[in-house]
Amino acid sequence: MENQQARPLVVENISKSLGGKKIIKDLSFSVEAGKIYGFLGPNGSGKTTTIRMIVSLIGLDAGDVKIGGHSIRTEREQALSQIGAIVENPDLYEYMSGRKNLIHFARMTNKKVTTERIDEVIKMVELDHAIDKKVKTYSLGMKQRLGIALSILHEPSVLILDEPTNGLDPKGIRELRSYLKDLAHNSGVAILVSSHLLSEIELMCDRAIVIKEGQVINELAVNDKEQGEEQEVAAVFEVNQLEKAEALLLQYGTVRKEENRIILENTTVEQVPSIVSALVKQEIDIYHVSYKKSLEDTYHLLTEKEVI
Ligand SMILES: Nc1ncnc2c1ncn2[C@@H]1O[C@H](COP(=O)(O)OP(=O)(O)OP(=O)(O)O)[C@@H](O)[C@H]1O
Repeated sequence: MENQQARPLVVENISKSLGGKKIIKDLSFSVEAGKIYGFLGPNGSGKTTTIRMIVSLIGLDAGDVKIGGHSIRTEREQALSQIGAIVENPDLYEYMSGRKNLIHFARMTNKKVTTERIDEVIKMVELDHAIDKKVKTYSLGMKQRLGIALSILHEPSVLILDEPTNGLDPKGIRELRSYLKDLAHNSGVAILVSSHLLSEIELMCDRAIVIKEGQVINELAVNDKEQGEEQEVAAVFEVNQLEKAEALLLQYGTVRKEENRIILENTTVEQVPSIVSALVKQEIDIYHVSYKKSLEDTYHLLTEKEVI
């Protein structure tokens, strides 16, 4: 069994009150190396507040955050040296070139950043062609990429991005997605990306942590096939004999009835053919079977309850 305490980012029972209201409530999760985690929740659920706590922009009322095993409370400097983040818009100097921005930030980090490393990150975010131009001439997507280059200069083991696709066009979003995947899957960086958009998380992430009102309500695999986990889905059956079908489906897991449909939660696509033949054996007519990804289902259940 993997020791979760050894993961590059471990958030342990953190809480925070702001303006007299408890915003984050005993929240815990951890992020594995080499994977992109989506931090998904409706507007106001506490994503930004959590991220601000992780990167030490605001203090913790309770709990701790460990980065590379170092506590943000008691070993702040070591902890922060292993983290890269874009929380608000990156502070770029518009009248300097991209390269000068990188050199400037390289001087400010505690780690020694070589000229080779600067060239390496420029290549990684594909800004070679524009790196000697002034930042004020950059598109938003290019600025975002420069922001990422700045945040990974010191080779952090954890990268945190708060709503990184805000304001990017579809091409910019696609590019960002591919840099982040490369960074996680080929360089082993643990990445946490917050978003209130389900579709974005599905396209970009290996796993998703879903939060609501300052608490984690679910964590699940999105595209994480490596661990041999089969993709979880909810299967939606449209049948003629609802009660009879419900009784049968209950043998396979949690069941929800919705008008003329029965939804079997947390099953896998692989399991459905045998369920269909069991239904047919009971002489139940099946009009339609469809799937919902568990993440979509979880998220819709959550947002249907009017927390957005
Ligand atoms: N300084 C503050 N004082 C009081 N309340 C605050 C403060 N900052 C945030 N909040 C409240 O905390 C809650 C969580 O806000 P937060 O920005 O963390 O949510 P979020 O999930 O990031 O949402 P969004 O997607 O809208 O950014 C909201 O209800 C917000 O109004």
